[in-house]
Amino acid sequence: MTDKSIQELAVKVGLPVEKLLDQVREAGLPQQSANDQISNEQQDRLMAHLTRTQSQASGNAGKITLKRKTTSTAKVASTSGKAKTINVEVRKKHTFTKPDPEQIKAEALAKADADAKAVVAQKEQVAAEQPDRAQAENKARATLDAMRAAQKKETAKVTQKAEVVVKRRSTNKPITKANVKTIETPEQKRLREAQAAQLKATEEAARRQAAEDAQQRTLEQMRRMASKYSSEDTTTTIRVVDDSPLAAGLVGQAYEDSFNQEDREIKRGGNTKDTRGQKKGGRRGQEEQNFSHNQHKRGLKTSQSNKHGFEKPVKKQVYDVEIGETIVVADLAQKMAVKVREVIKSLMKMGELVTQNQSIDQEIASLVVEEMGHNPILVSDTQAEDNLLVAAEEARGEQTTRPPVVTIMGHVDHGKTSLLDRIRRAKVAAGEAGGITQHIGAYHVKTEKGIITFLDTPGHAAFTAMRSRGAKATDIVVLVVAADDGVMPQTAEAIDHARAAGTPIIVAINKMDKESADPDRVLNELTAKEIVPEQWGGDVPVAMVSAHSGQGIDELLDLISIQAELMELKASAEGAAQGVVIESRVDKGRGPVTSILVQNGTLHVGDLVLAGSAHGRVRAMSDENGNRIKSAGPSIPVEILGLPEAPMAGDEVLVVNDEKKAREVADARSDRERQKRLERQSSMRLENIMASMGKKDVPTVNIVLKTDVRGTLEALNVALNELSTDEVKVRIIGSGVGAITESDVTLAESSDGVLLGFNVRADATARQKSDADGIDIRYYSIIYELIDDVKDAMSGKLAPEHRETILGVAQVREVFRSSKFGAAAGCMVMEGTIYRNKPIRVLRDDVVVFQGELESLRRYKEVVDDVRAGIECGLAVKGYNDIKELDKIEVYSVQLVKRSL
Ligand SMILES: Nc1nc2c(ncn2[C@@H]2O[C@H](COP(=O)(O)OP(=O)(O)OP(=O)(O)O)[C@@H](O)[C@H]2O)c(=O)[nH]1
Repeated sequence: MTDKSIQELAVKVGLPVEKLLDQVREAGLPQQSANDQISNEQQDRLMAHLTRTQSQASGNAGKITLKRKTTSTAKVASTSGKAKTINVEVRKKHTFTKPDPEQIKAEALAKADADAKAVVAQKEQVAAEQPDRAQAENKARATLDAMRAAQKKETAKVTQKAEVVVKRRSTNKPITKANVKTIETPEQKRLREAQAAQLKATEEAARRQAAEDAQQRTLEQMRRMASKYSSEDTTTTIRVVDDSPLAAGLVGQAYEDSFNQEDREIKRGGNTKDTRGQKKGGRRGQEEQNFSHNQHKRGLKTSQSNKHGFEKPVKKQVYDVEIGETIVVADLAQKMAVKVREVIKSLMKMGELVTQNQSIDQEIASLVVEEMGHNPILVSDTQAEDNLLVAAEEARGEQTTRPPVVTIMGHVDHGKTSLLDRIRRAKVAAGEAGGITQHIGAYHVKTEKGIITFLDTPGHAAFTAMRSRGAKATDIVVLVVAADDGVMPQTAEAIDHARAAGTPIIVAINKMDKESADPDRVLNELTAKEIVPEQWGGDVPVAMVSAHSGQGIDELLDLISIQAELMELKASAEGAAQGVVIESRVDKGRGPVTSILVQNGTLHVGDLVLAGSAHGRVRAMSDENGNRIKSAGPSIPVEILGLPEAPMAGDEVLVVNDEKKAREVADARSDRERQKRLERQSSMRLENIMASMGKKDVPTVNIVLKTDVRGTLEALNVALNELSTDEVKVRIIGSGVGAITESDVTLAESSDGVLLGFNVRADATARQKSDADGIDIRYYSIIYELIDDVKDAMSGKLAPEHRETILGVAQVREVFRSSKFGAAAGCMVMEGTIYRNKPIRVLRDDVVVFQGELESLRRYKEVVDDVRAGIECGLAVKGYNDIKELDKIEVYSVQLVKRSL
């Protein structure tokens, strides 16, 4: 800058000359007109003056602003009486103005002056207020003093009297002040106490009044705020801005520190100074505390609840961790007493991504255990049962030839059942049958060449299901092929299954009585499948049979016996029995009923049996003809009672001496089952994830399946699951043995599933629920019909079907033997109407035991066409004499209806 005229400077700073001249004058400079020169130094002074005045005007010069915000919540009653939560946000803004040395001096003088004035004013005010307050205080003090004086006087009086009493009574002893005891009469004591209490109460009341007044003022203030902000919203934010000026230097720092401390305490959940002060305020005080420090309180609670009542052990516990062949991650964590996520983390480090329900193998599990500082102990899952088997084997005597066990397989309708029936009828001697043939899943026949046992759950599905459980029950497969139909898809499947199991095949070309029979064509087709008949130079024996005429049956049995001889099947009838579960079911009256094929040793009534994960003593045992038996040797099928639950078909059966060992093995087996189930579930989930990744919503047919026996259930399970394709899935969401119950209906309903009953019926409540909820229950008695229906449902090609409608149900109350009709049943019609000319089924415990028609239907002596619900009737079933009390007779009709699942 150089010396300039005022005019030039005005142009330079962009101000009118007049305004600049004013500012020059204000800055105390001598220039008066536009042409006056202004020196460099004068320009600087002018500039300093302008800067000062401008910053003073804006009020921001040398200022430091501290801002803090605290939030708390308060519950207050709104005018409507409804509790409201108010967020109280207190914003504290403190401004520290950097002191200007010149100003400080001036301000200090001003402050001293102001302080002096304030002291004078205060004195004046106090003097002015003095009369009022002094008067009130004097009055209160006077009252209290008067009361105190009165009490003192009274006490003195009492003491005086007491002294007199003492003097009178002890005249011969000198009385000094020290040994004078204050003795007062009860009345005096009462009076004194009453006065003291009154005084105390008055003082207490005065104190309380003062405290309440203070609290009342604060609360009033808060209520005013609350009502000001109260609206229909339950949460309101109140901002209180505290703009009080803050002192400079150390005081500012101290304030800053107090903020930090407060923040820390809030985070920690500790009490602030204020809270402590208010805590003493009784109920009202509490209310206030809630208002301003609710958050702090909550924090405090949390911090207290987080405190443990015990201390972490200083020394780490080292566990011996038993690991089977596989172990579920969650179980492993439990054995080491650590959190599952710790184990999962360890596994992740090893590159294993698993969930808590997944199993890991022994090797990886032992690495994890070691890594976590414990001792892995490797055990075999089957150790206990291996020991039992070894012990049983050691106890066995010399091995002798045992009968072969045969399964009949083949395509649908090629005559498997007919053939089994034919053999049974031909070979079970009359009289031995005991009247009723029981379905126990197997039977044995005696031929000239020895005994042959047939598993009579036909079809490869049952065979596979059994094999999938590790059971090898079948020695020989008889492959039935209809002479008029040849090799069909299921014939080929049966060949594959037999081959996979390494079981020898004998071919029975059935329906040879038919004119259209073409055995050569069948043999040709079999050869194409590498089943080369013996007569063509191969190694597969072939019998030409007719289940209808009985032709070739003996020859077939001979071939079976020869094959068995070649196989040199051996077993020992001595020692503890070992075998396999053929099927099992739960009988309402008798409990779990299990069919067992004895494979080694001899099973006795009273033996302690371990079957799958169930164990119990054999209470009763019968053969396939319903005859009670006491023991059964190798290859003999029996039905036993006494197990607490129904095991699965294919489960291994072993007789054990020691109950404890039986329980051990049973537990180990159920653990294994659980593990497998978890694995299956997680793979299901995985499958679901994969499926939904690829495609959205793969259509799924959900099925709830109930069957009469476990064998069928397993067969159907396998068969239905195999139907799943990439486009349509079949999911069995629920399955079991026995009548369809209400919970089955609920399950089907909740998952949009269909309810399929195979040879079982819905009980009354299930029927009511399904009617009410519109859930379709479908009944079947032929496996392939059920499978075909599901297949059709999947492909959406549903042809019209013969749909059954149940017309009426009668319950047998009494059974009479009649020479004319055999067994006649006295019944009560429970539901609908019983018709004489419609097809019927006999149900025992809601399981179909016979299907046919009525021989007669009567009301008293009179023959009738129908009988309605609530009426008694007499009936006889054509060709069935085994009717029993409480059996149900179900009458149904068949209609052609369009299918939909
Ligand atoms: N002519 C004739 N018909 C037979 C013979 N064996 C069976 N059938 C008939 O063939 C049909 C099917 O017989 P089933 O014994 O039910 O056949 P299956 O293979 O057991 O059938 P599924 O149980 O449905 O697999 C029935 O109508 C029998 O009467 C036979 O040797 N000759």
